[in-house]
Amino acid sequence: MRAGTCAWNCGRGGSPLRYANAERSMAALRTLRFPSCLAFCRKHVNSITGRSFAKCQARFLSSVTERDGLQVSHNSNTGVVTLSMNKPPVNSLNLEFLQSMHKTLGEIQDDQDCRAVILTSGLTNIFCAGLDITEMYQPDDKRLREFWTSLQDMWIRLYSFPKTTMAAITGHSPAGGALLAMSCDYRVMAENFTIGLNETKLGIVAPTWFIDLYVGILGQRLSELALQTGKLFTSEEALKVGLVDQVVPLNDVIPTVEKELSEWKIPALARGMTKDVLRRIYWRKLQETQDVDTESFVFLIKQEKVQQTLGLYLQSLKNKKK
Ligand SMILES: CCCCC/C=C\C/C=C\CC/C=C/CC(=O)SCCNC(=O)CCNC(=O)[C@H](O)C(C)(C)COP(=O)(O)OP(=O)(O)OC[C@H]1O[C@@H](n2cnc3c(N)ncnc32)[C@H](O)[C@@H]1OP(=O)(O)O
Repeated sequence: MRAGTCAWNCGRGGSPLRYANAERSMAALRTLRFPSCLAFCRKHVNSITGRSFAKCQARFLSSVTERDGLQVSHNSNTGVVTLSMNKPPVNSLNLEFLQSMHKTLGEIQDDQDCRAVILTSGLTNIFCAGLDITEMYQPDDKRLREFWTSLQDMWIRLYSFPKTTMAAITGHSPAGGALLAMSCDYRVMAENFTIGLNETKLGIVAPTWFIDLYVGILGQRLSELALQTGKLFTSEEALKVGLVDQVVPLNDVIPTVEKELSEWKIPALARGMTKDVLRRIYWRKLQETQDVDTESFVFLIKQEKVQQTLGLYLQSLKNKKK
């Protein structure tokens, strides 16, 4: 686009496609979602440079909704949806949050204007603390099953997601948090945090489908070592073993993911089908054995020894503050 021209008011500055998008977005904005922004841009856009126009345009084109611990922000200029986990204190995955993620991912999948998703966190220092341990400690039988089924369903949806998914890992990411990150197509992590499958430290076992992803990324030998010892990798170690694709300073995580996405100019059908060929064996394997998997989970969690260890682990988290 030529510097200083205005696609919003007259359309002369951009291509027909850009103009059509602009018109559509203007129509959305007229529903008064961003009235002050609209007024600002109308007033200034003819006199500003191309660069500040782009910033102005980004303000125009973003829509943000917040629901059930998730913030969904849609940039209709780039077609990128940022899905931000916002469930204090640590984005732990409880039943309701898993259901909310499953539902929201479904809506994003159906959104024709979305081509890619950035999965990130709205909390300081935490990407996701993994499964909510209180769901597994002294559980109610019915809720425990529903909890596990919801995790399975959410994971199948995320892992088989046809659009590009990138994780912006802006904090610690143990166990179920690492699963979320590993299920994305690309991972950018902030410096000085940790990620990995630490289940054995809690006296539990990482499910086969978590392990399958780990082995696919780390290889058999490293997975054996890391899983048995419940190792959490520092960001820098995670980069070395390929668990993440880039490590950058915290403030650069989102811009780095956005840049990477802008460089993935791959025909959507070819990319999506390739991803499907590579991944379907894993999610279908779980889909076909969901009931057995749930029974194994319930069996393990209800062991007295497991309950004791989970109780001690929860207590150790709480004691940290004392
Ligand atoms: C052979 C048969 C095979 C069968 C196999 C079949 C099935 C497999 C069976 C079981 C598998 C189950 C899989 C589980 C995967 C998981 O995800 S388990 C969860 C692992 N997560 C963790 O270990 C993270 C623990 N948390 C932390 O390390 C830290 O909290 C943190 C994330 C690094 C953050 O630290 P920070 O200092 O900022 O915060 P605090 O520690 O003070 O925490 C604040 C607050 O939050 C509570 N909390 C933290 N994590 C969790 C959690 N995961 N769930 C619930 N609650 C959590 C913490 O207790 C504090 O609470 P408060 O004191 O009340 O404020």
